[in-house]
Amino acid sequence: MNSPLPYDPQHLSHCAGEIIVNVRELAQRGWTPATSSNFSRRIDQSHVAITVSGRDKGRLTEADIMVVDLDGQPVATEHRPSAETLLHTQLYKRYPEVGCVLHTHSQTQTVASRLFAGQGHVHLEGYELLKAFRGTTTHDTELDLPVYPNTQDMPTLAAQVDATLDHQPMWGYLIDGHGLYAWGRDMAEARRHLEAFEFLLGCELELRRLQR
Ligand SMILES: CSCCC(=O)C(=O)COP(=O)(O)O
Ligand SMILES: [Zn+2]
Repeated sequence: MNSPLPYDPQHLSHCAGEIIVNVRELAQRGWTPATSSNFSRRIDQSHVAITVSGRDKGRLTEADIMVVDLDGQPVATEHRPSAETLLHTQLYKRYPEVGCVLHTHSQTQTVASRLFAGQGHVHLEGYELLKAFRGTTTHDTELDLPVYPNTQDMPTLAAQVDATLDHQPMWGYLIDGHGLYAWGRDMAEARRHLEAFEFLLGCELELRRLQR
């Protein structure tokens, strides 16, 4: 007899469905070009549903979603998880309330990451849309979105993210020449944060263009 799975397969199916539907919409906006981007959803305290590495994120099916533990190790599958799994699991490990992590490669995110890499962050201030971020209740506030240097060494990148999180709460970050990470308590909140960052970065790029 097969040993029972260490997670609820029905809950995995629910999480996978949420990822598939939402990511299809993000892909239609052009935010996941050329198999880029990766997405995850917490199943329970110790398990995460995450996209299989290298799959076309605009055409995901349940077969493209697998399970890892909070160390990023595959659970009951031969598939290879996203190359960036550690950047997802570090957030689930650190914050029990985080339920969803979304990573995209839109042109706006990528151009902004290049433009602001030198200063290490994008300063966002005075926008009504800042209220899209959990805990923010007024436009009269400011937020620094970190920009980290890109590297293929995920532990190095994860350590930089952790160092920032040690002294600053945040809902996302950019990686230079790469893309954006955003997260939240559930899919709806993570997606709201992702869309808010995309919009605000677009505003900052347009302001720079007009001020030239
Ligand atoms: C062709 S995109 C390069 C890798 C990347 O940045 C990405 O987001 C997708 O990697 P994954 O292993 O999750 O498919
Ligand atoms: Zn990526």
